[in-house]
Amino acid sequence: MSVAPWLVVPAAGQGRRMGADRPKQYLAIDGRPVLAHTLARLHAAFPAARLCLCLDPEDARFDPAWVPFAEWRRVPGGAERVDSVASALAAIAGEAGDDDLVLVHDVARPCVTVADLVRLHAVLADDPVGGLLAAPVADTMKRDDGAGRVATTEPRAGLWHALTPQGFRYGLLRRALTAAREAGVAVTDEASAVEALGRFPRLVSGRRDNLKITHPEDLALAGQILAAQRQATASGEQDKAPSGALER
Ligand SMILES: Nc1ccn([C@@H]2O[C@H](COP(=O)(O)OP(=O)(O)OP(=O)(O)O)[C@@H](O)[C@H]2O)c(=O)n1
Ligand SMILES: C[C@](O)(CO)[C@H](O)COP(=O)(O)O
Repeated sequence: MSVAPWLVVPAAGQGRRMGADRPKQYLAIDGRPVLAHTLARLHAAFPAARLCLCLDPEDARFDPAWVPFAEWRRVPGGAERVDSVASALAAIAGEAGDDDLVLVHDVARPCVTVADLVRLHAVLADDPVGGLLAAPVADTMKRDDGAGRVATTEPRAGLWHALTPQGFRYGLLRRALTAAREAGVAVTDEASAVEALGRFPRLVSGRRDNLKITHPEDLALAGQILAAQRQATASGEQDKAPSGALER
């Protein structure tokens, strides 16, 4: 029987690129905030997980009724995503064992499927380093010259989009984030902090519709993805494996 993981959900961002009147985790899809959709997906996959929800200490919009987990805590988010995740790890020090698996998932990714969550957890259960959901890059990649023209076309073979969840053993992840923060290195995900320690996270192929809501057009897109996933579930197709792994 597999052990339920710790879940860390960074939800303390301000959504500046979205430019809405509130942080994007409080924008509604089908009448429910993004935050509630994301937590519902995580709960469906890991009903017994212990959740750390990172929120801006001044956040007055949050409603605990949106949290479906029996065991959860609110932790203060920090200035950057990495600071919010570090705050969650500090909050469970003494409770989490060094070898406990911690899955970190952006609140802004409500479309992650239960099948991808469960598969990631199963793959990481006996992985000594940890890893992340990721999707192979499907477009031709251009590098700009800084003046609006193409400088080069970059080879895309071997390039992946880093998604979440990203899952690592508590002790390793805490050491990695502490080292990155002390060195003043800007890390945008957990994997890059672990990579900086000389370890190689496992890439676990995930569905490309695990969209991070970032820009204004993403909200409607996420709504359409959720609707399509509901329809697929109703017709028994929801658990299709990601198609991207064979595309490169
Ligand atoms: N100080 C921060 C910054 C981000 N996040 C979280 O990290 C995830 C990914 O970050 P991003 O998409 O960049 O969200 P925002 O920081 O809200 O967006 P923006 O960068 O456009 O302001 C989001 O779930 C966000 O809430 C966080 O917990 N604490
Ligand atoms: C963690 C992440 O979602 C992986 O793609 C991403 O790095 C966070 O996004 P940000 O825009 O850099 O905060």
